[in-house]
This record gives sequence, C-alpha cells and structure tokens, in this order.
Amino acid sequence: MSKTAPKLETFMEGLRERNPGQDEFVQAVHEVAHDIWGWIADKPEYHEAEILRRIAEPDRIVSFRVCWEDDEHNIRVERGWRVQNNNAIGPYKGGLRFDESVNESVLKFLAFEQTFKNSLTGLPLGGGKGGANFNPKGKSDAEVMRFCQSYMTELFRHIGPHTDVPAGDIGVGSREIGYLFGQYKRLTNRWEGALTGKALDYGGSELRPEATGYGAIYFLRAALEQAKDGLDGKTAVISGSGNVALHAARKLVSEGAKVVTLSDSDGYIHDPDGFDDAKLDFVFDLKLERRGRMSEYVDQFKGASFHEGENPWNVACDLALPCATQNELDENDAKTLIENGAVAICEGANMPSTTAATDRFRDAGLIFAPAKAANAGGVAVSGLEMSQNAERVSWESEKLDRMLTSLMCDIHDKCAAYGERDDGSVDYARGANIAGFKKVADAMLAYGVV
Ligand SMILES: NC(=O)C1=CN([C@@H]2O[C@H](COP(=O)(O)OP(=O)(O)OC[C@H]3O[C@@H](n4cnc5c(N)ncnc54)[C@H](O)[C@@H]3O)[C@@H](O)[C@H]2O)C=CC1
Ligand SMILES: O=C(O)CCC(=O)C(=O)O
Repeated sequence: MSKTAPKLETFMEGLRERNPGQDEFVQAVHEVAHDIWGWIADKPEYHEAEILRRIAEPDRIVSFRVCWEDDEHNIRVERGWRVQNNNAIGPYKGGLRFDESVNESVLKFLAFEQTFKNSLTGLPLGGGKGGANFNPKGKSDAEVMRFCQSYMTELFRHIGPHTDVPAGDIGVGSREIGYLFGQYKRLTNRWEGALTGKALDYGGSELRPEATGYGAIYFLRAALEQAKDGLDGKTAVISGSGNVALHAARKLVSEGAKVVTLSDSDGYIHDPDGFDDAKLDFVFDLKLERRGRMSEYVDQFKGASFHEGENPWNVACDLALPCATQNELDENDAKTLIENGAVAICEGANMPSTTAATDRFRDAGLIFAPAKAANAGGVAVSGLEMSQNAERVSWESEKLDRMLTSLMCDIHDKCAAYGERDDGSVDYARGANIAGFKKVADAMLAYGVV
C-alpha cells in the first residue's frame, strides 16, 4: 500500500528540530523542499523512500582542530570541517571556505546546495563543502601557508580523486590551493587530482578561474534569449569583487553590457560611466593580487563614488548579480530592484537572496537565475579538470570555453523543461530544484536503502 506524502510543514518542523540553530541550512532545505513537495506528491517511489530527508542528512561531517603558529609565535587554534553531503552520482565535490563566518550550518547549506548544482552539470559529481573559521585577510603568506598545511594534515585522510575533491571558495584562491595541494602531495606521496583550482603549472585547468563568472553570464544570456531579449546595452549592478564578481563583470562588458557597481565588505563603488577593461584590470590587480580594499578605486578614477557600509541594490539597473555571499540581498532590496525595473537577477554567489527576496522575484515574473544553476560553471570546469588529470592531458582554453558554454546551455534547458509556467515563462528556481533532485534521487533509488 502506498504511503501518502507527509505535509511540507511536518517535514520542515522535523528538520528544524534535528538541526537547532542552523538557520542557513534550514533555509536552503526549505527552498528546495518547497518545490519538490508538489512534484513528488504523485510519485510515491520518492516520498516512500524518504529521498529528500536522506539528502538533507549529510553522509558524514568531519570536524577537527587546526593549530598553527602566527608570525609572533603565538599558537592559534581554529576549527576545520568537511561536510560530505551525498555521493550518489560521483565523488563528493565542492569548495573550501576560509572565513570567520564559517560554521557547521553554513557549510551544511553549501554542501546541500552543491549536491543539486553538481547534479545539474550532468557530470559525475557528488556534493560536499568544507572550510574553517580562519580568515586569511591580513595574514602574511607564511601564516596562510602554515594554516593550510595544518588544515590538510587532518583533511588528507578524508579526500582523494575517487572519494572527495575539494576546491576553492571565499578566502581560498590559487595561493591557498597551492599550499593545500603541496601538503597533500607530501603526506600521501602521490601526485593525483585530489584538489581542483590548481595553477596551470601543476595540473590546473585553463578557464577554471573564469568559469563561475563566465558560466553565470552564459546562463543569463540563454535565459534572456529565451525571453527574446539580450545582454547588449543592458546596465548591470554587481556585488562582490572576488573571483566570481570580477569574471562575471569582464564577460558582461565583452557582451556589450555596462557594469556600474562592484563591492566588498566595506561598501560599494558606483561608477556611472561603467567599468571598462582598463578599470577592470585595476580592480583585478587590487583585489586578487594586492588584496586591497574597493574604496581605493575612487583615488584612481574620477566620477566614481564609494558608499561605505551599503550594498548596491538601490542603483537603477536592468540586471542585478549578487556575487559576494549568502543572504546579502533581502526583501526590501528585491522590492527596490523590481520597482527600478530590473529584468533579470542572476545569482553568482551561493544563496545570496533571502527566502523573502526570492519569493518577491519569483512572484514578479522577472528572470530569476538561481545560484545552483547560474553559478554551476565553476564546479563544471572543476569536473573537467578532474577528467584532464585522470587522462594526464591539458585542454586548450577555447575548447574548454566551448564545453562550458554548452554545459551552461544544457543546464538552462533542463531548468526550462522542469520550470515552464502555464504562460510559457520559466520559473528557473523550480526547474533547477526538480531537475537537480531527480538525477540524485533516481541513483539513490537504484541503490536501495543505504
Ligand atoms: N569561486 C568559485 O568558483 C565559486 C564561488 N561561488 C560563490 O560565489 C561567492 C563569491 O565567491 P568567490 O568570488 O570565490 O570568493 P572571493 O573570496 O574571491 O570573493 C568574495 C568577495 O565578496 C566580498 N564580500 C564578502 N562579504 C561581503 C559582504 N558582506 N558584502 C559585500 N562583499 C562581500 C569580498 O570582499 C570579496 O571581494 C560565494 O558565495 C561562493 O560560495 C559559487 C560557485 C563557485
Ligand atoms: O570547483 C569546485 O569544486 C567548487 C565550486 C564551489 O564550491 C561551488 O560551486 O560553490
């Protein structure tokens, strides 16, 4: 006899009880459950097997002490984690975040999201995420190296090319990946693709640094085309000034759009003339090499203004791209963007919009490209880095760009297929949740109760 599906509220109540104080994790699960619930109502195989409940319980979480010595010879103690959420369709895969805001709730939400995102890529990648409450900002290279070596001294026993393949995220760029991979290699005495985001000299992939930002724009372009619109001539507002934000800005400019804001945790820069290639070169160097503050931009370029402690969502635009961090765009920001006539929101960061903001966007009927679809280009090229490492080959940038473009168009089409509304428009969030869920769920059904 087939069981009736429990109510969504009952499911969420249980989730909240089992995960007290983990607001980000509960938010991410609710956002998926909300869409999956109706879809599985007449599909007893999924709810009888408790598939969503199982995906929302990580396979395992490793938590460990990370001790390191600072330049003044003080012993520092931080906490590290790796959340291995689900490996139904491939080895756990997802970045490492080093930031003082990192805790178990944040990493569980990121690992949960990653499971659906990786499924959408069509590549054999499970979902995981990790990190530490260590902030590399303001630390010397030697301090960052000692921290990374200590972190890897525990992590190495839990990862490997067929088990779990970490990469970068906030606070973990090519410098950190270099220190982490060097220590992995020393401890295991093996050169193997146990991390992605490596530099080109030692097994990295062309286009990996650009992939998340470029991929987001390829997704946005496909969504605009579906609505018989395009990027050329559009004004874009972007938050963040890290890996994702800057490559998204670069691609938007090359597609004929005008990018008028970038930000960091101190505030945002508004340049009404737009960031051209020369201005972007300055910001790439400032943020990714010199690790400076966005406020320095106004000393260099006349006409631009710095808005301390504010986010850029009140600047009028056609396109808004939150590319900094979770919950950076709330309901009031969403209201302002809608009133100002934005036609599309494209999430470069993971879960940058609060639930209330997401609901506003979806109700307003504008194009809302959710993170798990729009920013999947980064992990997709990481998957291609794993393939290149396994085959001992390196592919050219042009080939990878063609593969990334086609992957992002496929993701767009899957979301459109599962998210089409009666009026022909697309609810991309619903489409991404259902398409991402289905592949993982079907693999789990094939394995039985494990
Ligand atoms: N690097 C990647 O390939 C991928 C990153 N993401 C997501 O994109 C987002 C950004 O990551 P990355 O660019 O890699 O990190 P990053 O460390 O290169 O840059 C983060 C940027 O956000 C800014 N920022 C941090 N908190 C902020 C705040 N409260 N307000 C305004 N700006 C703030 C920082 O100053 C920095 O410029 C994160 O949500 C990350 O999870 C998603 C997919 C892949
Ligand atoms: O390339 C990867 O494995 C990490 C990507 C990531 O962390 C993300 O998609 O949020």
